Amino acid sequence: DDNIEKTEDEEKEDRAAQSLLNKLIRSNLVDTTNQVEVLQRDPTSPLYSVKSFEELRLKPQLLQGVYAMGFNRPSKIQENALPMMLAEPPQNLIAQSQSGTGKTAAFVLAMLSRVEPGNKYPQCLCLSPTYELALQTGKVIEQMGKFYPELKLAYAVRESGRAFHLERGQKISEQIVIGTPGTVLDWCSKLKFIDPKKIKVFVLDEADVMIATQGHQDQSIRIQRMLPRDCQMLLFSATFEDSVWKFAQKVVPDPNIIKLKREEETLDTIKQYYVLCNNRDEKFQALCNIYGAITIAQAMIFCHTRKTAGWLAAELSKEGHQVALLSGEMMVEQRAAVIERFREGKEKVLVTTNVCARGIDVEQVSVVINFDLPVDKDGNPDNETYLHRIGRTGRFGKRGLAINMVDSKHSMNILNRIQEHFNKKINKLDTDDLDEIEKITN
Ligand SMILES: Nc1ncnc2c1ncn2[C@@H]1O[C@H](COP(=O)(O)OP(=O)(O)OP(=O)(O)O)[C@@H](O)[C@H]1O
Repeated sequence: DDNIEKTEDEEKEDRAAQSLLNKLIRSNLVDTTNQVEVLQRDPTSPLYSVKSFEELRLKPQLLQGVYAMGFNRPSKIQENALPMMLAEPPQNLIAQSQSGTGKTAAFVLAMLSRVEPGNKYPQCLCLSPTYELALQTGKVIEQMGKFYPELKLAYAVRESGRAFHLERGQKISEQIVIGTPGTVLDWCSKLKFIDPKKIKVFVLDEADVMIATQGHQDQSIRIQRMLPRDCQMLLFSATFEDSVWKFAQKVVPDPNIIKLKREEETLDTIKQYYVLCNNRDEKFQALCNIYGAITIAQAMIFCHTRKTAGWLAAELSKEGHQVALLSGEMMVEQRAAVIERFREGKEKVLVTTNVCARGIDVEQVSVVINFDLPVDKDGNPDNETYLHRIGRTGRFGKRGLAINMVDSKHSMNILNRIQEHFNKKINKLDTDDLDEIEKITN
């Protein structure tokens, strides 16, 4: 299917899938150089930050759990967020920082420090946008809470089947419940498996992904209204557009606010070229010429459609390349596995469509090839995607090479607009001239 137009629902699914993909791929913290911004509910109260987990005076079995996960010190956002989340009396928090900065670990720690495992009823409630995301968070709770033998976790998700074993009104005994808004709402109201008045910590994770789904916003608010006044409310989001902010303020009263800006990407350390071709076959030939002239450790090649990506991957394989293909019809777990193999260097070329690779960071890739230029659904240049694909965080300073394939007046026009947007010249490359290709790596 060459149709890249997506329905709104697919877009939303995409967001949850992207988020899950990031979690599956990520094995450690994202480094950031930016400063955390803190806005305290009470600006006169002292601002605490911690440089070690000991300073937090956690219960011994929780500290043990933290160290068992291999954490040595709090991440940047955790330095500020943890003292706030653990303060007495409990304070509410809205926190925003990009994926991989330690948000999940932070709120799991907050839940575990407040839960009383001896009390056999739900005390912490965590909302996630999808079943798969809920499971990922559940895993973190299980790991960090592994030294609490009595602690049990319940998944309030349609798929769990848990509900079938219970009569309406019968209460569950698990101390932590994690689930999707619709099911959690049923458990709190219609089915009454949970007494919402006994909840001490309420977490709303991935708020930006959450509100993209119709109904989740209202359901979350309805759940929040059932909670006691002194319940601690915590909301997390990777991005902070207006809609997220409005929602956050509705569900989290009197919040402290913590923000950590994304690491900026820059084109300054990238050499950009374009190659003029007449059609797809010429683009492929140009690509072969480039491979023939220079040694490319690992490259990512972006195509507009699944069909082109599939075709290109097959052609490259015929030429003897080890190719990985990332495609939209693959399950998230499969995609994660493909990316993982590529990161380990098992394949040298990764061919992918725009949609699949959005938000993926593969740092070691030195060459990015836009087999098709990135355009949005109206056919205009997608500058943001262009930057994200080939841009580097200035700090890593690794030099990169980007090659754009242009095959019509129209795509030349797109390229010109991208140049203008970034005010950076993209040089022409003649791929029939081997000497010239070699020069680009100097
Ligand atoms: N203090 C820490 N020290 C070392 N590793 C940590 C620390 N906190 C979290 N991590 C690890 O870093 C990775 C990212 O953390 P976490 O999942 O909490 O981030 P996140 O901001 O919630 O991102 P995402 O939304 O993608 O899950 C995880 O592998 C986690 O185990």
